[in-house]
Amino acid sequence: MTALQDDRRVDAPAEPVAASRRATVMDLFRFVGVQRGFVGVVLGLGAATALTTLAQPALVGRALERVAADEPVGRLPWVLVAVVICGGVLSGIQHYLVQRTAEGAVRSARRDLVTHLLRLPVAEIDRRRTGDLVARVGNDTNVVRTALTQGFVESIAGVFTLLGAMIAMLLLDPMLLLVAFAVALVAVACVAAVTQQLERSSHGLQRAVGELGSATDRALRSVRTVRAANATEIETARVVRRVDKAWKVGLDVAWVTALVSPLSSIATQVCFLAVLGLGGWRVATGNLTVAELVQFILYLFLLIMPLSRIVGTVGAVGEALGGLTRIGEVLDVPQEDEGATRLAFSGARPNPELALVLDNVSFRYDDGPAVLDRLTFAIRRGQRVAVVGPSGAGKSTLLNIIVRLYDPVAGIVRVDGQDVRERTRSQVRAGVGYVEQDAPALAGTLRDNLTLAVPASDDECRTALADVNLLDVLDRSPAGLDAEVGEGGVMLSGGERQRLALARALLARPTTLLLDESTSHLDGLNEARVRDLIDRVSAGCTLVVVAHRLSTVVDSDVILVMDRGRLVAQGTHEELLRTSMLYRQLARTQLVEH
Ligand SMILES: Nc1ncnc2c1ncn2[C@@H]1O[C@H](COP(=O)(O)OP(=O)(O)OP(=O)(O)O)[C@@H](O)[C@H]1O
Repeated sequence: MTALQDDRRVDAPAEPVAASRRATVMDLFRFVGVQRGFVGVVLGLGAATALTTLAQPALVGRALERVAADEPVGRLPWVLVAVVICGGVLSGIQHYLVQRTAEGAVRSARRDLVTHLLRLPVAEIDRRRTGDLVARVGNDTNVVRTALTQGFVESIAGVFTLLGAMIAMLLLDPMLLLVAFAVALVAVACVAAVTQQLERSSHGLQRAVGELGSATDRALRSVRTVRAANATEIETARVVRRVDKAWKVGLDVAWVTALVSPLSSIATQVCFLAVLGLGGWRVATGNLTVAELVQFILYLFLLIMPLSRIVGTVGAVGEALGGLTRIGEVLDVPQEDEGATRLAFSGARPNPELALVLDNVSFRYDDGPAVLDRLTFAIRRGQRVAVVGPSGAGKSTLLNIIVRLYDPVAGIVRVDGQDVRERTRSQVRAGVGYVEQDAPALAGTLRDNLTLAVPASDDECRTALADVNLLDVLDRSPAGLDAEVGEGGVMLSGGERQRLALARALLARPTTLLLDESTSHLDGLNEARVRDLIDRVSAGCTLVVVAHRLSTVVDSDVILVMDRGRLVAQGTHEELLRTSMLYRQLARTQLVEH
C-alpha cells in the first residue's frame, strides 16, 4: 500500500492555492512577535542613527556659512567626522539586530510549520506532495527573512530620517519642499501599483519553486526505478520542465521588479532637477542663500534614501506575503486531534478478554468507494489471527483503521474492550504495535530506528535484533548499533527493513501487534526463522498478521478472509479449506508455499 500511496502523492495535482486566505502584514508581525523587545531596540537605534544623519547637512551648512562670512570653521569638521563614525557604528549594530530579528521570525515560522506538518492527519499528507511541503519549510520561510532584512524594520527606522529631513526642509523653504514632495508622491503611487502585481507574481514563483522541489523529490526518491526503467531522460525532462516554468515565472517577477527601478530613478532625477531649477531661481531672487540650497539638497538626499528603501520594502513585503500565504495554507489545515470523546454509555459492558472487536466498521478514502464494508469480528486476547484476501481487498486499510491512522466512517472499533474513540490516539497507539508492509527505515543509525518510540539500552537493542534474526546486520559494520541505514533504509534489504521495524515494535512491548507481511521479501531461507519469530511474538501478545505465506496462515487460531472490503469467511485453515471457495483458491494460487 505504501508504494501505491507514494505514486498517488507525487502525481496528484498541486493543491489549490485559492483554498486559503491571503496573508496580511499582521501575519508577518505574528512571527516577529516573539522578538518584540528587539524591534523596540532596533527602532531606538534607528532614531539615533537618523539624528546623526540629520545632523550632517546642518553641520555642513554651518561650515559653509562660516566660510562665506570669512570666519574660522574651528572644530566643525572634527564634529562632522565624529558624527559620521557614530552614525556608522549605530547603523552596524542596528543591522545586526535586524538580521537577528529576521532570523528569529524565520525560526518561529519554521517551528510552527514543522510542528504543524508532522501533526497533519495522514489523509491530508496523502493528498499533498512531499517536495512541495519541504519547499514551504525552506523556501517560503526564507522570504519572511528577506522582507524583514530588506528593510522592513530598517525602513521603519528610516521613517525617522524621512520625517526629520522633511521638518528641516520645511524650515529652510516650504515651497521647495512642496514641489519635491509632490514629485516623490507621484513616484511612490506608481511603484505601489507595480508592487501589487509583484505580490501576485511572487506567489506564483514560490508555487513554481514548490513544484520544482516536489518533482526533484519524486525523481530522487524513485531513482532506482527510474534508472532501471531507462527513464532517466524522461524524468530529467520532467524536472527541467519545472525548472523552466520557475524560470518563466521568475522572469515575470524580474519584469515587474525592473519597472520599479527606472520609475524611482526617473522620480529622483525629476525631483532633483525641479529642486535645482526652482532653488536656483529662489537664490537669484534673494529668497534663499547658497548655503541653504546646499543644505536643502543634502536633506533631499536623506528624504529620497529612506523613501526608496520603503519602496523596496513594500516589494519585499509583497513577496513575503506570497510565501506567507503558502505557509498559511498548511497552518490552516486542522491537525490530527487526539480524537478522544466521551460517548454516551451504551449499556454494554466491555469484555476485557476481547483484544480487538470490529462492529459494522465501514471506511472509504475521501469520496472514493467503500474500502471496508460493514466489517464485524472479534479477536480474543492472545489469539493469533491471519488476514488473507486478494490484492486490494482492504487488508492494510483494516490495520490502518485499528491503529487510528484513519477513522472509520461508520461502526465501532474496540481495543482491549474499549471503544477507541474514548481513548486518545496516543493511548491506542501505545498498546498497539504496527509494522507496515514496506516499512521504510528512517535515515539514521540502527539505534535511531530501534529507539524511535521508546528508549532502550544497547543490550535491549541487541536482544531485539537477535529476536528478529538481524544480528548479522550488527556484525557487518564496526560501528555496530551506530551503523547508518541510509535514506529510507536503502543500505538494508527489504526483508531486513521489515524485521528492523518489527524489532522496533517489539521494544515498545505492545499488547497487540499488527504485522502487514511483506509480499516482496519472501524467501525459503528465512522461512523457518520467520515462523519461529511469529510463534515467539504471538506467545507474548495478540497478533494480527496480514499474511502472504501459507506457513504464517496455517497455524493461526483464526483466519479472516476478506474480499472487496467485506469479511467473507472466518475459521481455521482446515475449516476454511472445507467451507470457503475463495480461501481454497487463495491457498492454491496466492499464498506462498516453500
Ligand atoms: N491512501 C489511500 N488513498 C486512497 N485510496 C487508497 C489509499 N490506500 C489504499 N487505497 C485503496 O484502498 C483499496 C484497499 O487497499 P489496501 O492497501 O487496504 O488493500 P490490500 O488488501 O492491503 O492490498 P495488498 O494485498 O495488495 O497490499 C485499494 O483499492 C487501494 O487503491
